[in-house]
Amino acid sequence: MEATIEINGLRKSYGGTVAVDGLSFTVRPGQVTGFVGPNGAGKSTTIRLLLGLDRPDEGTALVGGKRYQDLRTPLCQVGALLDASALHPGRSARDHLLWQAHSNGLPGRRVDEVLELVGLATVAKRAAGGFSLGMRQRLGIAGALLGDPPVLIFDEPVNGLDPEGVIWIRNLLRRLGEQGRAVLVSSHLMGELEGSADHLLVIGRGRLIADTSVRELLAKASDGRVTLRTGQVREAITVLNQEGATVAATDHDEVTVTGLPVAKIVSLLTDAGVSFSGVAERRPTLEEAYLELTHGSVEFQATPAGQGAPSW
Ligand SMILES: Nc1ncnc2c1ncn2[C@@H]1O[C@H](COP(=O)(O)OP(=O)(O)OP(=O)(O)O)[C@@H](O)[C@H]1O
Repeated sequence: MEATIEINGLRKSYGGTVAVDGLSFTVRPGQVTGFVGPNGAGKSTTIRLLLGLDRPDEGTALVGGKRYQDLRTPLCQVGALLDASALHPGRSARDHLLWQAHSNGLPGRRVDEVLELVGLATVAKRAAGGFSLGMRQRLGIAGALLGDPPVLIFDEPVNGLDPEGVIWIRNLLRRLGEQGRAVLVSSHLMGELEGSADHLLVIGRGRLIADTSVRELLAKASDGRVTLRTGQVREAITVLNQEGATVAATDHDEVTVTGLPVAKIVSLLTDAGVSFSGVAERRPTLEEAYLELTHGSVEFQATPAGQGAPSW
């Protein structure tokens, strides 16, 4: 099966609320695609429509060229983590997965494989109701991986996890992308996707705001800016200004320089006898890069009534 997700002209309203407003995008195989937007932007609705849990008013949401409802063995074609708490509390982790495996015609040994894969093998016989949030997330992910599907969808997988859990998920997502799968991962926090997403789809108020590779976004935002650490801020500004650079003080011993490459800055300061302890091309965080991209965008700044400000 083709490992893609294709959303075309998707629209869904609930009463007077437009949750998804004419959304179109493609999620490609071999990479992790972040699906980002503030609370209420329409991410979960899009995912529910994709998984056939709700019907679109207009448009299509296809996995591998088919509607979810038309997939013959859905678990083997698309795995999803939606709500990690949706499990029978008295049932063991292994039984929880066995039930899913059997209902999809998958062998019991696959359950042991995925339990091993997510690091739950040693607690497989414990009741899932006593699991921490992190363990429940792992169990949910094990369920998504059961059918070894080429397409994976994770809705807010990092929500509420401790730093160790966040790193674990980040590495797992990267590995799944490297294996050639199409991985769609939603988050309302841009920073959560740092280090895992290769591509970004940004939505606000049910509409697509940006569809960009992370590399392009970071390269654009970096813009050749250089961070310079020096105990002689004033002298450094004078020297660099004379060469046409724009210099802005960002701390008592730090400035950001635009318009000159690192090597030129080093030679100018050295010639002028200005001491410095560090000079490096500035690497923006994903969050900074995104804020730059959307700066001044009315669509981004406007938040749905009662939703508060976007969380990044
Ligand atoms: N079943 C529903 N009934 C009524 N309104 C709904 C329903 N599902 C979603 N909505 C509304 O649609 C909009 C989009 O919600 P959705 O949950 O898709 O956003 P989200 O981007 O996933 O947000 P979050 O980050 O908070 O999960 C919101 O205004 C929400 O209140």
